[in-house]
Amino acid sequence: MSKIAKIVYTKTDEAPALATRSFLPIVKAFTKSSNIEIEVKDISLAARILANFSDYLSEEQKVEDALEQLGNLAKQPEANIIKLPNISASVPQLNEAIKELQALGYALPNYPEEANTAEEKAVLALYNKVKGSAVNPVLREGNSDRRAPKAIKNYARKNPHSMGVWSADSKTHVATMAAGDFAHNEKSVTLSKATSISIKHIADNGSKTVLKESLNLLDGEIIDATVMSKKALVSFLETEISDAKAQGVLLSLHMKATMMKVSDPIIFGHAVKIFFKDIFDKHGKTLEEIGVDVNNGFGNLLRNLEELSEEKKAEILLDIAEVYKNKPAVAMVNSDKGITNLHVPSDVIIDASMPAMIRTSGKMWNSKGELQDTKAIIPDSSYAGIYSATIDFCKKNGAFDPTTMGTVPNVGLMAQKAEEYGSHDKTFEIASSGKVVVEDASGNILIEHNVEEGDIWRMCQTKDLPIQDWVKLAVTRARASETPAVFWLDENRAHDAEIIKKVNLYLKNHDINGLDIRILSPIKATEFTLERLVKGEDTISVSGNVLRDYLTDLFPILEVGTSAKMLSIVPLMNGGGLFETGAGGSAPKHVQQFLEENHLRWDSLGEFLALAVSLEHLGTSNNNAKALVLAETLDEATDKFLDNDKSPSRKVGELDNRGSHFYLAMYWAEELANQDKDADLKATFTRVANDFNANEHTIIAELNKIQGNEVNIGGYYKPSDDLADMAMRPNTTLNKILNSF
Ligand SMILES: NC(=O)C1=CN([C@@H]2O[C@H](COP(=O)(O)OP(=O)(O)OC[C@H]3O[C@@H](n4cnc5c(N)ncnc54)[C@H](OP(=O)(O)O)[C@@H]3O)[C@@H](O)[C@H]2O)C=CC1
Ligand SMILES: O=C(O)CCC(=O)C(=O)O
Ligand SMILES: [Mg+2]
Repeated sequence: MSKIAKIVYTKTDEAPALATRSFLPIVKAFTKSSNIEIEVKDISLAARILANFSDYLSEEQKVEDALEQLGNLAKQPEANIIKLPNISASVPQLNEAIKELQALGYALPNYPEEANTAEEKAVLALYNKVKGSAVNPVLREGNSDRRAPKAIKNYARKNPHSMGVWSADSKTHVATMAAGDFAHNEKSVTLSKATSISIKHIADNGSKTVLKESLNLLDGEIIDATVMSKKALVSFLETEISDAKAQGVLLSLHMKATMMKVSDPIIFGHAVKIFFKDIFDKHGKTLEEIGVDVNNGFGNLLRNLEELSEEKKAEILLDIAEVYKNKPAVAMVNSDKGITNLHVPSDVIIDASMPAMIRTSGKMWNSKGELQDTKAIIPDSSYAGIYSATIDFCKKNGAFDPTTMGTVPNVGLMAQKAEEYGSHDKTFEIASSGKVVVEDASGNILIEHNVEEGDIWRMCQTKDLPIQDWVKLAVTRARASETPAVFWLDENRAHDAEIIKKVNLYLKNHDINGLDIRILSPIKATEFTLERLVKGEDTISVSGNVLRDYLTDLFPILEVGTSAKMLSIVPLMNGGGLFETGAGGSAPKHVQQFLEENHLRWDSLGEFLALAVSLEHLGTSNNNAKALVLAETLDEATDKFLDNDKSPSRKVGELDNRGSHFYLAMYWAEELANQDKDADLKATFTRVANDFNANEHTIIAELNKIQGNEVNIGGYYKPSDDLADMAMRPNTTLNKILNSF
């Protein structure tokens, strides 16, 4: 008998966390008799805040730092972690969560919009640990392998999702900078020995400020640094805003303010300030007095207006209405509520927002709730070209056809905070004109940039071992699936040029005989991949971290409708496994629908796939034959689930997440009853399968009948466990069967 081994299951936020409340009891029941322990670790936004603010809490209120524990576990060979999507909080989301926790009696300090005193600075530093992409970079001690399994592709071919048509005269286009941006100012070096560096700002008058010191770098590590010129950015945004008006297209801005949590909010803020320039020109002083910070979106300005007298507020609102009249129409997030693309930085996140737009004929919603062509502003040109190339391709060839198109798996470099994921602690808004230098321990200048006031300077790191691992993973994937693999690297970009040298070097460590492996610039790689894709041919994209993020939403959304259906494996560099559920996020809209009508349309397919590979990993690494049987049968159950189309419906009164979990459980039990590899499992699950079958119609009818009314779970970021569990496990017959194992 194998010894007990553990799968760590993460508790996160929003829709996936609700779904877990229904699915986890099934998982626990099914694995109980097989020497598998399921441990839950709470890494939700609320738990992360509480873990970091222990000093402010009473003994009973304190929680463990689950994220830190999991970060350590990810470096151990026994790690087996199932990671659900979590909120990467923007400041507005963080503020909401703090408010909710304060109302529950947690004496947390407010998020300091401006930190002047030592105490405010300490509080801000703690909140910065929680803000934005704070979870994934900690857990991702490996590179990523994301793909659509065959069953998922076949399902999409048989049941294609809706796909908006494209016409050659669509006015939709991408606007990106031609000079002065991160892409054009990049410099990069590979270190020939380990060192410790400092980053210094030297003002024109000679005064020096240390921006960062004692940053230890490893031998062979690549660093790159670059700067976004504020002047160039402002002039670019002004031109594009006027042009949107002239062309009569919607204005939209696509950023990743959550992952690039220092640079992108600043850029977002510039866009808001330029769009509402008249307001800032006329009311700048008042807005400053009431603490407006539009780096957190235009919504921040609107909220702060509440501080003013009714009269002043009305005056400013009138002026805002005037701006909307004169400026181009802005793409809407919610036209009923008047929420635009410029309101909250986390409402439109580029990895999901650009593919969603491309899937919808290149259109976004206008204020009348109609679809309209749009200008997609993506200021930095490093990766914007992949979207313009895709849009050009659709204009020329029409929309993609999910019934015939190929697939694009991704092998992504992300281990040990590779590339931009680790850059926020090395990103600075420049105080005055001068230069920024990166200096090594012996005082040599490694990189130097001239800068001006308001420029955004940033440096990022990529360690050598993760690159070696990434190249190996790419070759392994290419060999296993006999598919051409393209490294999306631009020899004309400083950072990529350094990576290319290593790729060529490390490819020599592998047998690549007979494999088609190429290195193409992102735009060429897009064109090459799309040409093949329409012919039904598959191409592996091997990319750096940001492109990994973009491509693992772009292709899944076009191919199978959502990235939530992807198999997403992170083979950890020390031997463990991290199994992410899809590439999709937490889908706040799904929670809203759930609260309003007790119907959760979240699809847990990614979780089924992740659980199967996690069980398989546990089976092989612990010699646990039962776990292997559970893994195999779960995959078969998932196939059956797809064949019978048991994913949640979008409509109230029909099968939702809970009913869909019931079917997965029933099929899993049937597969376990039908196998002959393990007699104990067969005996147990024959009985269970009979129970499920006998009660199928009652359970599903009951689960559908309870829908249609509001539901209260006692909180958004920290729901009441009792209420949320009751809402997600409402069926006594099903609960009784699960308890009977
Ligand atoms: N790995 C992670 O931890 C990630 C976390 N996030 C976080 O998620 C939040 C929202 O981000 P956003 O960019 O809007 O992206 P989401 O992926 O959450 O949502 C985009 C849309 O995709 C569809 N979708 C996504 N997942 C599912 C699913 N399992 N079942 C059915 N449909 C799905 C939904 O479409 P529809 O509404 O049409 O049903 C949804 O509105 C943010 O807080 C972000 O930080 C985002 C990406 C990854
Ligand atoms: O880490 C994050 O904030 C988002 C992650 C994400 O979008 C992805 O990995 O695809
Ligand atoms: Mg993503």
